[in-house]
Amino acid sequence: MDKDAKIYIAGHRGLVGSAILKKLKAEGFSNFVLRTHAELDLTDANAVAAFFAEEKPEYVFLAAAKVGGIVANNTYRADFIYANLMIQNNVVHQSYVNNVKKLLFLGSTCIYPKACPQPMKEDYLLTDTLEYTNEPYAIAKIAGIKLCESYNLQYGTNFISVMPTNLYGPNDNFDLEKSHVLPALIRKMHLGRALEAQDWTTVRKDLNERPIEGVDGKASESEIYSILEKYGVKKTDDKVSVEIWGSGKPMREFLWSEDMADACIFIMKSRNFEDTYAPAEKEIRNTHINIGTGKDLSIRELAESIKAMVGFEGPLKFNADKPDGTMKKLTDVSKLHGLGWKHQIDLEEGIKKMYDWYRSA
Ligand SMILES: NC(=O)C1=CN([C@@H]2O[C@H](COP(=O)(O)OP(=O)(O)OC[C@H]3O[C@@H](n4cnc5c(N)ncnc54)[C@H](OP(=O)(O)O)[C@@H]3O)[C@@H](O)[C@H]2O)C=CC1
Ligand SMILES: C[C@H]1O[C@H](OP(=O)(O)OP(=O)(O)OC[C@H]2O[C@@H](n3cnc4c(=O)[nH]c(N)nc43)[C@H](O)[C@@H]2O)[C@@H](O)[C@@H](O)C1=O
Repeated sequence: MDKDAKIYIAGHRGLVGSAILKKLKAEGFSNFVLRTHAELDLTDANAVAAFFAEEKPEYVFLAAAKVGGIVANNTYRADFIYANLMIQNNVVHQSYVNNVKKLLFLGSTCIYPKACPQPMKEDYLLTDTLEYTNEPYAIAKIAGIKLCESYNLQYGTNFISVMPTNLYGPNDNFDLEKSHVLPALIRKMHLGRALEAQDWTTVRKDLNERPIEGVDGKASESEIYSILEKYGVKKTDDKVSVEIWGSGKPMREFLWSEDMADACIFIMKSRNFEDTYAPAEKEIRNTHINIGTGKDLSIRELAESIKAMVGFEGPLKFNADKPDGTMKKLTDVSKLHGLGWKHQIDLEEGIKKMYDWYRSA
């Protein structure tokens, strides 16, 4: 990728897209094509065709998607399958039509079976049934892998699929219904600590930046107590508790979003489809690459670490009415390490960076 290469980052304001843009700029790339969701709806086939025909990007990072945590995936099932299929169909097809030199498609490790052998190798794709809470999203992502692979094999394109583990970092989603676990717990513990200390300045600032169901920092104390209780930060007598969804037993792996961006750029610059394609002795020919750290911990351990980092002192309440999802999904990262990339930021450092970013944003 030359420094003046024309690069389209789809989803450049999201968690991963913003980290890719920041890192490419820092490396001296400057010829970007960028569109917000409002400027270009990637589910609109005609609009995407017109955009590609006009802009003719050389490289495409496909980091735009309908994304959310376990409850969002389970609730908005139709939106997750429809939007993700449409976005990737439009962007991948137009990348082929307009001779894009290389495209990187971002999937997710939820493509693997619910009871997958651990750690999960790329070859375990399509070997068993999926976790139901995110099945529609996972099926869209599997279709994305096979879309890229099929265009490569039939038309000789150079489209690479990467499957990241759970990600977190600057510009994450902190919506307490729709977000992933790590940003949700940072926010809940931050609010819990502020309520413990009766620090209303911090509580009101948080709600002004990210109102919940229209409740912002100008609301009365009783309105604030009631909305926070609904989202799992509850004051009873002199104690504040924070709710953790599920049993706390599921194991999860987390990767800092800027490491994810680094992996994406590394692969875009130095690897081609052939490097990822092992004509298999087996029935399934897998061409995607897992991106992760290869280390996991339980949700209870994660909650305890965040609690210590934030300085929240109240009890954690586990809510069994919320889903656990997959019990374990640890990536096998030997293919990625073999290609020459390894993560830099471990979880403890990442949680600290995340909380620093959250407080300063
Ligand atoms: N976050 C995570 O833990 C994980 C993410 N991934 C994958 O990584 C990729 C990036 O995710 P992440 O950065 O977290 O997601 P974000 O939700 O942070 O960002 C997604 C971006 O896509 C844009 N977008 C969504 N729908 C459309 C649309 N119809 N037209 C145009 N733009 C659209 C969003 O714009 P707007 O906000 O304006 O709608 C946003 O900028 C996705 O493919 C995701 O599936 C995989 C595993 C884990
Ligand atoms: C990235 C990945 O993200 C999703 O899968 P997930 O890993 O299950 O995602 P999650 O981060 O929402 O939850 C992880 C675990 O944590 C528990 N948990 C506790 N307390 C909270 C909580 O407050 N919020 C959330 N969201 N989860 C909580 C929660 O119950 C679950 O056991 C899919 O979208 C999937 O498609 C996908 O790709």
